Amino acid sequence: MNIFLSASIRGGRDMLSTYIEMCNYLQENGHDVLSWHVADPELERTESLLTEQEIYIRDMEFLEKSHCVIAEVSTPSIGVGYEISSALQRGLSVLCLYTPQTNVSAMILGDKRITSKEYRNMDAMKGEIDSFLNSINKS
Ligand SMILES: O=c1[nH]c(=O)n([C@H]2C[C@H](O)[C@@H](COP(=O)(O)O)O2)cc1CO
Repeated sequence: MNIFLSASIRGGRDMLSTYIEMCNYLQENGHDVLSWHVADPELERTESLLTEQEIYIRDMEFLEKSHCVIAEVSTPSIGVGYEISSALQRGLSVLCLYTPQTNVSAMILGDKRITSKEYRNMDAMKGEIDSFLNSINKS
Protein backbone atom coordinates (compact mmCIF):
# COMPACT_ATOMS: atom_id res chain seq x y z
CA MET A 1 0.00 0.00 0.00
CA ASN A 2 1.19 3.56 -0.67
CA ILE A 3 1.17 5.37 2.66
CA PHE A 4 1.66 9.06 3.43
CA LEU A 5 3.37 9.31 6.81
CA SER A 6 2.71 12.73 8.30
CA ALA A 7 4.82 14.00 11.19
CA SER A 8 5.97 17.26 12.66
CA ILE A 9 8.94 19.04 11.11
CA ARG A 10 8.82 22.76 11.91
CA GLY A 11 6.43 22.01 14.76
CA GLY A 12 9.39 20.33 16.50
CA ARG A 13 11.46 17.20 16.04
CA ASP A 14 11.50 15.86 19.61
CA MET A 15 9.73 12.67 18.51
CA LEU A 16 12.01 11.85 15.58
CA SER A 17 12.87 8.40 17.00
CA THR A 18 9.14 7.55 17.01
CA TYR A 19 8.76 8.71 13.40
CA ILE A 20 11.72 6.52 12.42
CA GLU A 21 10.19 3.49 14.14
CA MET A 22 6.82 4.10 12.43
CA CYS A 23 8.46 4.43 9.03
CA ASN A 24 10.62 1.33 9.51
CA TYR A 25 7.65 -0.71 10.69
CA LEU A 26 5.56 0.23 7.65
CA GLN A 27 8.42 -0.48 5.24
CA GLU A 28 9.25 -3.81 6.92
CA ASN A 29 5.62 -4.79 6.36
CA GLY A 30 5.94 -4.18 2.63
CA HIS A 31 4.39 -0.72 2.39
CA ASP A 32 5.72 2.14 0.32
CA VAL A 33 6.06 5.17 2.59
CA LEU A 34 6.05 7.94 -0.01
CA SER A 35 6.88 10.64 2.54
CA TRP A 36 9.69 8.66 4.22
CA HIS A 37 11.68 11.90 4.40
CA VAL A 38 9.68 12.95 7.52
CA ALA A 39 11.62 10.21 9.37
CA ASP A 40 15.01 11.19 7.91
CA PRO A 41 17.47 12.52 10.54
CA GLU A 42 19.13 14.47 7.68
CA LEU A 43 15.84 16.09 6.65
CA GLU A 44 16.76 19.67 7.51
CA ARG A 45 19.76 19.52 5.18
CA THR A 46 17.98 17.81 2.27
CA GLU A 47 14.80 19.91 2.47
CA SER A 48 16.85 23.12 2.55
CA LEU A 49 17.83 22.34 -1.05
CA LEU A 50 14.17 22.77 -2.06
CA THR A 51 11.99 25.88 -2.15
CA GLU A 52 8.86 26.02 0.01
CA GLN A 53 6.78 25.64 -3.16
CA GLU A 54 8.75 22.58 -4.31
CA ILE A 55 8.18 20.96 -0.89
CA TYR A 56 4.46 21.72 -1.06
CA ILE A 57 3.98 20.44 -4.63
CA ARG A 58 5.99 17.27 -3.97
CA ASP A 59 3.99 16.46 -0.83
CA MET A 60 0.64 17.11 -2.50
CA GLU A 61 1.70 14.78 -5.33
CA PHE A 62 2.63 12.13 -2.75
CA LEU A 63 -0.82 12.58 -1.19
CA GLU A 64 -2.48 12.07 -4.60
CA LYS A 65 -0.65 8.75 -4.95
CA SER A 66 -1.36 7.56 -1.39
CA HIS A 67 -4.03 5.10 -0.27
CA CYS A 68 -4.13 6.47 3.27
CA VAL A 69 -2.45 8.83 5.74
CA ILE A 70 -0.91 7.86 9.06
CA ALA A 71 -0.13 10.91 11.17
CA GLU A 72 1.70 11.23 14.47
CA VAL A 73 -0.09 14.18 16.08
CA SER A 74 1.42 14.36 19.58
CA THR A 75 3.53 17.36 18.52
CA PRO A 76 1.26 20.14 17.20
CA SER A 77 2.18 20.92 13.59
CA ILE A 78 0.41 23.16 11.09
CA GLY A 79 1.75 21.10 8.19
CA VAL A 80 0.43 17.83 9.66
CA GLY A 81 -2.99 19.42 10.21
CA TYR A 82 -2.98 20.70 6.63
CA GLU A 83 -2.09 17.26 5.27
CA ILE A 84 -4.83 15.57 7.32
CA SER A 85 -7.42 18.02 6.02
CA SER A 86 -6.18 17.64 2.43
CA ALA A 87 -6.37 13.85 2.76
CA LEU A 88 -9.96 14.03 4.02
CA GLN A 89 -10.94 16.28 1.11
CA ARG A 90 -9.59 13.59 -1.22
CA GLY A 91 -11.59 10.88 0.57
CA LEU A 92 -8.53 9.13 2.01
CA SER A 93 -8.64 7.18 5.27
CA VAL A 94 -6.66 8.88 8.05
CA LEU A 95 -5.18 7.42 11.23
CA CYS A 96 -3.95 9.87 13.88
CA LEU A 97 -1.74 8.50 16.65
CA TYR A 98 -0.78 10.26 19.86
CA THR A 99 0.81 9.55 23.22
CA PRO A 100 -0.98 9.98 26.59
CA GLN A 101 -1.00 13.46 28.13
CA THR A 102 -0.78 15.20 24.78
CA ASN A 103 -3.20 18.00 24.04
CA VAL A 104 -4.50 16.95 20.65
CA SER A 105 -6.72 19.48 18.88
CA ALA A 106 -10.48 19.03 19.01
CA MET A 107 -10.42 19.57 15.24
CA ILE A 108 -8.76 16.14 15.01
CA LEU A 109 -10.42 14.27 17.89
CA GLY A 110 -13.85 15.69 17.00
CA ASP A 111 -13.83 14.67 13.33
CA LYS A 112 -15.42 11.25 13.10
CA ARG A 113 -13.98 10.64 9.63
CA ILE A 114 -10.58 10.33 11.36
CA THR A 115 -9.49 7.25 13.29
CA SER A 116 -7.74 8.75 16.35
CA LYS A 117 -5.89 6.42 18.73
CA GLU A 118 -3.78 6.96 21.82
CA TYR A 119 -0.81 4.61 22.25
CA ARG A 120 1.26 3.97 25.39
CA ASN A 121 4.24 2.28 23.78
CA MET A 122 5.60 1.27 20.39
CA ASP A 123 3.97 -2.17 20.42
CA ALA A 124 0.56 -0.58 21.04
CA MET A 125 1.23 1.92 18.25
CA LYS A 126 2.09 -0.89 15.83
CA GLY A 127 -1.10 -2.71 16.85
CA GLU A 128 -3.16 0.38 16.03
CA ILE A 129 -1.44 0.64 12.64
CA ASP A 130 -2.20 -3.04 11.92
CA SER A 131 -5.89 -2.65 12.86
CA PHE A 132 -6.22 0.49 10.73
CA LEU A 133 -4.58 -1.04 7.65
CA ASN A 134 -6.66 -4.22 8.02
CA SER A 135 -9.86 -2.15 8.18
CA ILE A 136 -8.90 -0.34 4.98
CA ASN A 137 -8.14 -3.60 3.19
CA LYS A 138 -11.60 -4.90 4.10
CA SER A 139 -13.49 -1.78 3.01
O1 LIG B 1 10.42 20.75 5.00
C1 LIG B 1 9.29 20.25 5.05
N1 LIG B 1 9.00 19.11 4.35
C2 LIG B 1 7.78 18.49 4.42
O2 LIG B 1 7.61 17.46 3.78
N2 LIG B 1 6.80 19.03 5.23
C3 LIG B 1 5.49 18.34 5.37
C4 LIG B 1 5.58 16.87 5.77
C5 LIG B 1 5.19 16.81 7.23
O3 LIG B 1 4.24 15.76 7.42
C6 LIG B 1 4.58 18.17 7.54
C7 LIG B 1 5.24 18.85 8.71
O4 LIG B 1 4.74 20.17 8.84
P1 LIG B 1 5.43 21.25 9.82
O5 LIG B 1 6.75 21.62 9.22
O6 LIG B 1 4.44 22.43 9.82
O7 LIG B 1 5.61 20.61 11.17
O8 LIG B 1 4.72 18.98 6.36
C8 LIG B 1 7.02 20.19 5.92
C9 LIG B 1 8.23 20.82 5.85
C10 LIG B 1 8.56 22.06 6.62
O9 LIG B 1 7.41 22.81 6.95
